[in-house]
Amino acid sequence: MMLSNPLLQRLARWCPWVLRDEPKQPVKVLVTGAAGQIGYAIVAMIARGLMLGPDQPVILHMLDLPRAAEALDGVRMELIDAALPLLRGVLATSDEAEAFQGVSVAVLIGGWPRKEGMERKDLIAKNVSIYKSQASALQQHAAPNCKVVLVANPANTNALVLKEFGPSIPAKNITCLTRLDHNRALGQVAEKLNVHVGDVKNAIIWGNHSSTQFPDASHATARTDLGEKPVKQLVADEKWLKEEFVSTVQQRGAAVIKARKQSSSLSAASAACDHVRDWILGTPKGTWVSMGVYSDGSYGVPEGLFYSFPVTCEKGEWSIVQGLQIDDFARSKMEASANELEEEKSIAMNIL
Ligand SMILES: NC(=O)c1ccc[n+]([C@@H]2O[C@H](COP(=O)([O-])OP(=O)(O)OC[C@H]3O[C@@H](n4cnc5c(N)ncnc54)[C@H](O)[C@@H]3O)[C@@H](O)[C@H]2O)c1
Ligand SMILES: O=C(O)C[C@H](O)C(=O)O
Repeated sequence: MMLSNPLLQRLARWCPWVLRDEPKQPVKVLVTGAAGQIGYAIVAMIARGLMLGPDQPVILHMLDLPRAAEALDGVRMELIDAALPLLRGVLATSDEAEAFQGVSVAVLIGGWPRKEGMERKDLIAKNVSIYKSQASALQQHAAPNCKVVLVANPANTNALVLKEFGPSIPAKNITCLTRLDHNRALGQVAEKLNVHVGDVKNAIIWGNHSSTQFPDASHATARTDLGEKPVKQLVADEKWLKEEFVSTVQQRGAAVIKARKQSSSLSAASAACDHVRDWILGTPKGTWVSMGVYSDGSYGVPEGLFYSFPVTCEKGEWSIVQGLQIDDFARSKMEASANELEEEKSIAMNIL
């Protein structure tokens, strides 16, 4: 830990325990669309340490449109009323420059959600222009190494727009959320095997956060009374793994919309916290997670797409897990999702 105060530095040489006592500096976290459903769920999670850790103070920057300013102010009031010890400041604004100023983490949720019967790519026309404008705000005002997670749909293509229109933002700092799909995959396997979800790991979401994503349990494992075993072996039902499991995870967002009449929010907020926490604090040893990241061509995925891969994270950097066996079934699903992303890219670039 770096001690900023010279007196403390000298004292620490003789009394190392003072190191434990210097409080961490607050981190500025931006949440856009903060007056919306996911925004409302996530700000309290962040301010309770679920994103950056239980000892990391935060200053929340909340952005929403001017027409949501009153609702946003209500969220600000509630955060104050919740008397959250880690929360060192709250800014509620509809000014992009002010919202992005000095932030080290940006959770970009602002945009329109889909309604029943729509695909996420139907939101391209409504949402991509938001990210063209926010790319400049991010470049000009955020902290230089700001880590960004795109939640608003179509998440992968919005991330690509941010990259294209924010050329000085390092590609490694832009990601999109497929952790919700990853968590859904773990949940489905846990239900099937009747084990706790915490005992299942290393599912993979390949591709787009859309119905062409490929949820893949072929490398996943689960802990049982007999030790850790491949999920494939424990499920012992290839048809379920290739059909029902895949389509349930692919269609889970739509199923939630059908049931709630609005899209997922608490699970999305929780997944965004998981995503940033693992990115910054690291993935547990032997565990990978799924993140939408800028493709470097791994597994034959075209370079320059934001594509969901299995990744491990250490010291604030993600790396794509290499060397996994890909069979013909997986290859064709992975290609279909990459093709859809190419198509979304060209629609988005035509609009912009
Ligand atoms: N990637 C995922 O896993 C995932 C999961 C759930 C939802 N989503 C997406 O997240 C987005 C938000 O969902 P929600 O349920 O919170 O929607 P919501 O409609 O409840 O909230 C969205 C908020 O964004 C605000 N907004 C719109 N344009 C903005 C802009 N330019 N700047 C700042 N704020 C802006 C709106 O005023 C609104 O308050 C949607 O696009 C949804 O499809 C993604
Ligand atoms: O499905 C949606 O449109 C919302 C979100 O992307 C989800 O996966 O729940």
